[in-house]
Amino acid sequence: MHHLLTGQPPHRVLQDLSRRYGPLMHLKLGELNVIVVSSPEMTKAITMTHDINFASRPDSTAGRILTYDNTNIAFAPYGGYWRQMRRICVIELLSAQRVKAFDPIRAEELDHLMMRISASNGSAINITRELLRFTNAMTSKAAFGIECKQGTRFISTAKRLLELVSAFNVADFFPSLSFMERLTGLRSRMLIVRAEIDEILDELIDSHEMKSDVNRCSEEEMEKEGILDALLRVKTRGDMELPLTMENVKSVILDLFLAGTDTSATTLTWAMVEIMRNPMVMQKAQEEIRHALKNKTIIEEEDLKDLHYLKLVIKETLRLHVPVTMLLPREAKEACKIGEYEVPAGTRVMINAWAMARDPKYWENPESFSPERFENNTMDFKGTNYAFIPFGAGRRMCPGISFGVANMEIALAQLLYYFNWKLPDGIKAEELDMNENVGVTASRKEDLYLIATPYAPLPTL
Ligand code: HEM
Repeated sequence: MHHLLTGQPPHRVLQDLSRRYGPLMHLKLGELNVIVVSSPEMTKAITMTHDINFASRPDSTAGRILTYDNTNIAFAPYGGYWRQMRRICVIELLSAQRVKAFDPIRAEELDHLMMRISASNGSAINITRELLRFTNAMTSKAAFGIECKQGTRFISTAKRLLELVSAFNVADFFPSLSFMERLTGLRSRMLIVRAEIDEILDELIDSHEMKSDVNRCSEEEMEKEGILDALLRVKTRGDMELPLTMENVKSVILDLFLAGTDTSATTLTWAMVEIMRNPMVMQKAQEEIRHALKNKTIIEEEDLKDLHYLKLVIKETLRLHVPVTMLLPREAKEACKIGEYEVPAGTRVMINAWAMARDPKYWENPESFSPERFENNTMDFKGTNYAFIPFGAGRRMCPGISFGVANMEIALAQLLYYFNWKLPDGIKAEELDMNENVGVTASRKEDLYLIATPYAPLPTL
């Protein structure tokens, strides 16, 4: 436990330990038995061969207090409730059709981002903050619809909530000592934030009338309908095996928000950091985009299909900077054998996706940023190449891949199309800080400041 309390990011500490103790390590953390998985073979055994046995999530203080007693999708234990909510999420909330229906929202929020960058007029702009502002606004509009007034308040409270979910909570290691939760003070802070979120979500729900037919939603309606409307429609329809409560609705909204914003903004920031450190990558990506777009003023989603290299840049960023470094924890339902080891029921599983994506056994020059490594290579992040699983693998794999990737690709394309980029005076690319924060998402420790010079005219709003 003392290794994990040094303030170093856990994925780095556990990578070091796994180099000494192997790809399946047993840690005794307080009262908990934890195994740390650091090889594709062991990951495959957990997320494919024994996937059902490891499909549950462990209980935690954060899950209980902040996600309405683990009734969201990400923290819900494996079972009928999780299956139902995940099905709603995949079919009703994040389907390809709905992700497409978000195109106009995405376009509008990107216009705002580009305008803000343009208004910086040659002075350094905090690109980390701007990218987070974009993914926050985008997800908030996708969640609540375009005319939501409480969005800003929700975003700032959800940010505080995410910090608490990410906090390293020693009390979770001693589940039988309930007083530990109070001693650490985290519990009372969680209760305060949860009450605030509850109030905002109640207001939001009250202001959402049922706009559409409960049984059907046309494409046009879908464009205006947010995820909250869709969830309320499913709830009103009342045809679910387990009827949805208002708390379930709130919990899922919160879930999508927490899962979707930081991860995408973090990846985009790391992509810009790597692009600044690798001028050849910047040149190649910009040439591709500017050639494909041929002086267009508006970049549409359709244009992305020809941007092969840009997609490799995103892929390589997700490899070198796996945003959710240890995926989300799983728990063994029954005792089973992984490799030559007996894993007892109730064991927690942490998969070090970050370490595998940098392991020289599977990657040439793993520490270097080289989108070319994916050229003529069919390896992707859909959960079957176990050394490269930024979205996880198996039943609990991320259901938001299409939404996340769509947001990141078009945002990066626009940043590189409309602007030329340089670092503020006195900052050298090779000296950029490459350390990440400790938390659920490995965001860059320092904010990235860049200077943008317009290259192509922005569309007039
Ligand atoms: C760069 C973007 C993203 C990355 C890297 C990412 C990564 C992940 C990872 C690693 C997991 C855990 C998988 C596992 O345990 O095997 C996860 C779960 C999840 N993600 Fe994402 N995610 C991203 C974007 C999104 C978006 C945009 C949404 C929705 C708006 C979303 C919704 C979820 C949900 C609901 C879960 C829980 C799934 C479950 O437990 O069944 N994610 N994500």
